[in-house]
Amino acid sequence: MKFSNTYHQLGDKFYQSAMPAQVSKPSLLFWNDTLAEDLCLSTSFCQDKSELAQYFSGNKIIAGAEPVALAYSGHQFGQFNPYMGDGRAHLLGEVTDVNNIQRDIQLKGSGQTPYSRRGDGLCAIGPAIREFIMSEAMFALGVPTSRCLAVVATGETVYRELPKPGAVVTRVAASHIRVGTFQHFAARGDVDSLAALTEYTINRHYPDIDTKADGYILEFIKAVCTKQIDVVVQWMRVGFIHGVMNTDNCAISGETIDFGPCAMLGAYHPGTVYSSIDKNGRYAFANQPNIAQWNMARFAESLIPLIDEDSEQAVKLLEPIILQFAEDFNDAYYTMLAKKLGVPELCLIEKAFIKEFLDILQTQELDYTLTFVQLTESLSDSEQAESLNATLGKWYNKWRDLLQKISIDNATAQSLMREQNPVVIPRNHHVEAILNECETSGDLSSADRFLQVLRSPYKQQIHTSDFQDLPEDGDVNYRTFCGT
Ligand SMILES: Nc1ncnc2c1ncn2[C@@H]1O[C@H](COP(=O)(O)OP(=O)(O)OP(=O)(O)O)[C@@H](O)[C@H]1O
Ligand SMILES: [Mg+2]
Repeated sequence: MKFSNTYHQLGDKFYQSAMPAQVSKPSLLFWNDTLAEDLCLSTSFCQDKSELAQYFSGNKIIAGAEPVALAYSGHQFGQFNPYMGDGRAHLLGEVTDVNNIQRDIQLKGSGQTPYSRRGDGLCAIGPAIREFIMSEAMFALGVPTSRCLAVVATGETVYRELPKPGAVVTRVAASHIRVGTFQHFAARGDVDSLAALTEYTINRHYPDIDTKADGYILEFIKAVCTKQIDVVVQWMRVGFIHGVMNTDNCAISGETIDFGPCAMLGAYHPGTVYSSIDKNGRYAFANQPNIAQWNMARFAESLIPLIDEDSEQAVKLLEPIILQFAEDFNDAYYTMLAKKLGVPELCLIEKAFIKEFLDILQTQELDYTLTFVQLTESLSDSEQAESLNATLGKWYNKWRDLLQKISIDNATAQSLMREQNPVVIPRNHHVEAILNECETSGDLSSADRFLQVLRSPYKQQIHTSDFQDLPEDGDVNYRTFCGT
């Protein structure tokens, strides 16, 4: 592993040096072979499992890595917290991947740092494996996401409500620069650091922006908004509920980051919330676009000192960008739904007709994923068509008529729909059952089978049907926890 560590060059206001904690009995539970290949890790490096366990528990530091905990702030459930930072994570550095892109390698659950406050710096095995499984699933679904290279059990006990086995998860991300990283420097009035961070971030993630041109900060904000729209639209496509869209969990790269309390939508309801602490539904399924826009407003705000000395003038320039977010989101969102319905372009279908479909799903409490799969299959399966005709009523025939009217033949619509509509998602009850099994019996074979299925979510494979069933209780009592 060859580290470059460019973030370190920003200076010590951006991080604090911190060494991962030593652990007693590291053992490698999960290793991501394909990601290891993408990171150009040599076969000899990847071969020795016990050595990998040493490295990816933090017991041994790979040559060239310089562990640091990153500084950031953030709005948590709308309240600004200036004192955050990696309280249980160590960035080892960056490596260059097969596409010549720098990717951060970070240990999470690797012990206390100067930002830990009262936290123990640790991670229990369940949340570590959840992060591995969910991020792999999201990657395979085609959603921009951070990924996991390894999960190592530490042999230590982590004290939560009950004692749990501890683990360290290795996260690989385009970077760990968050909206909260910008807020950190804005809150301290440190304009020089803000400018340095902006330049670094543009070079790393938005190299097409000309930092010599007038108005480049506005271009930067627009580009970050575009990526946010893309990632949240993709979440909505597959029914992902992030659960904790605080500004410190919003990556400037546009990747999904922090899988703590995430969950998947079952029966369609826009207000679906599973996180135990999200009492007001701030991060409910269909509120995600509003929150993404709110987060982008906080991001834009943090850049005011770089836009104009006159902050009122800066706000005037920012307002239209943030307003435009809502409009652009709406178009991208309905375009995505049109495709899920086999219609390649938004101009060929009325938004109201799409909305009508979602309303039917909601009133009839139909499963989001399954209904799209049934629609897809109904184009070549008359029994399925009849059954949907019965459940969806007139809407179903109107949809079939629409496809005809716009001259999209069934095969074309079906192949578009098969690309957009996964046949399997990491359903909450399966994720929980698997995590429970890994934690209690230590048997990882079901998790491996689950991962194998989730890695081809658009294809019906031998074991896919084991994971397609809906939860018996409709997930009504399902709760997730801010995953420590
Ligand atoms: N057990 C812990 N010990 C110390 N700090 C913690 C612990 N759990 C969470 N934190 C810190 O609390 C803040 C909010 O936690 P949150 O759950 O959003 O993040 P996380 O899951 O730890 O990490 P990330 O956002 O990097 O995925 C973060 O600054 C995090 O580092
Ligand atoms: Mg977080």
